[in-house]
Amino acid sequence: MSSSSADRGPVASTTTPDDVPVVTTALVVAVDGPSGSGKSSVSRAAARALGVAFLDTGAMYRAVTWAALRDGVDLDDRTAVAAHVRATALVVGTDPAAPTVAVAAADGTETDLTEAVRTDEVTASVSAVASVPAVRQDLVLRQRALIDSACAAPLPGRRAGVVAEGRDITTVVAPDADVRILLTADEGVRLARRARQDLGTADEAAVEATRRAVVERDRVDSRTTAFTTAADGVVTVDSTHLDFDGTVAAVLEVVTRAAGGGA
Ligand SMILES: Nc1ncnc2c1ncn2[C@@H]1O[C@H](COP(=O)(O)OP(=O)(O)OP(=O)(O)O)[C@@H](O)[C@H]1O
Ligand SMILES: Nc1ccn([C@H]2C[C@H](O)[C@@H](COP(=O)(O)O)O2)c(=O)n1
Repeated sequence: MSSSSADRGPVASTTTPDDVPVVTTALVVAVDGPSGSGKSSVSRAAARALGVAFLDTGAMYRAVTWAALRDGVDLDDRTAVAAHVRATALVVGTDPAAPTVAVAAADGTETDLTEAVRTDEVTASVSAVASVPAVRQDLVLRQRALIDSACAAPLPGRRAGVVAEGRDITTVVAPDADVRILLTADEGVRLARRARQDLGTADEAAVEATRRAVVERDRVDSRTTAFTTAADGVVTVDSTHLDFDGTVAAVLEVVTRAAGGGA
């Protein structure tokens, strides 16, 4: 793959009074983890703190799923799904202040899906699409291109680099990333966080209603991607007993250590 740390040269860092690492060359941080572990929100906050791009790869799987549902593709027909995904043009915005995902029509018209990809309908179908090997090959290539682009041509006012998160970033998309993190949290904690986010409460009924969206989806997704145990060289950050800010700080600390050559 082209987005290796060797291609981008060494990463140097110093530490600010806020303990936010200052990166002086391109930095790729890969984050994986199960549903509700905080990958998206924590990675996004870390990207903002580092001044680099943010890539939500789950949003890409969700967007191609949205398009397949819109066009009535039979999700049991893996050949049809792969062909449809191949023909779907995605436009991914990697500014951590406002990450976006859209599909573009042949005439260039874009349909913004940033909110639409979060619906229950898409969530219920995305694992079927993400389990198709040809779909994965396709999206992995697009994700690597986005990572390369964030390193080569950073957004105005930003540093070269990206925090990319998903299920196979540390192992498949960017195994040569400068920093590789598995973000975990106990199942009960993840369920409660997701229930609070989706239903506004973490009482027993809300947690139970959330179980399928979190536990069942992970069970299906783990047939195609390995995101529950850290691969060699991947640092585990367990947020079970950390609040949000504490988890972001823990991730930034791993970046500081790795960028200093100690991870
Ligand atoms: N350490 C933490 N303490 C408390 N809340 C947290 C923590 N980390 C994340 N959260 C909250 O948990 C919820 C789920 O986080 P997030 O959506 O980032 O998870 P995710 O791993 O990306 O999930 P999915 O893969 O299902 O999209 C959010 O409301 C987020 O603000
Ligand atoms: N690198 C990735 C990212 C995501 N997926 C799949 C698995 C999830 O069910 C789905 C949506 O991800 P989320 O937005 O919940 O993080 O996409 C994957 O297979 N590989």
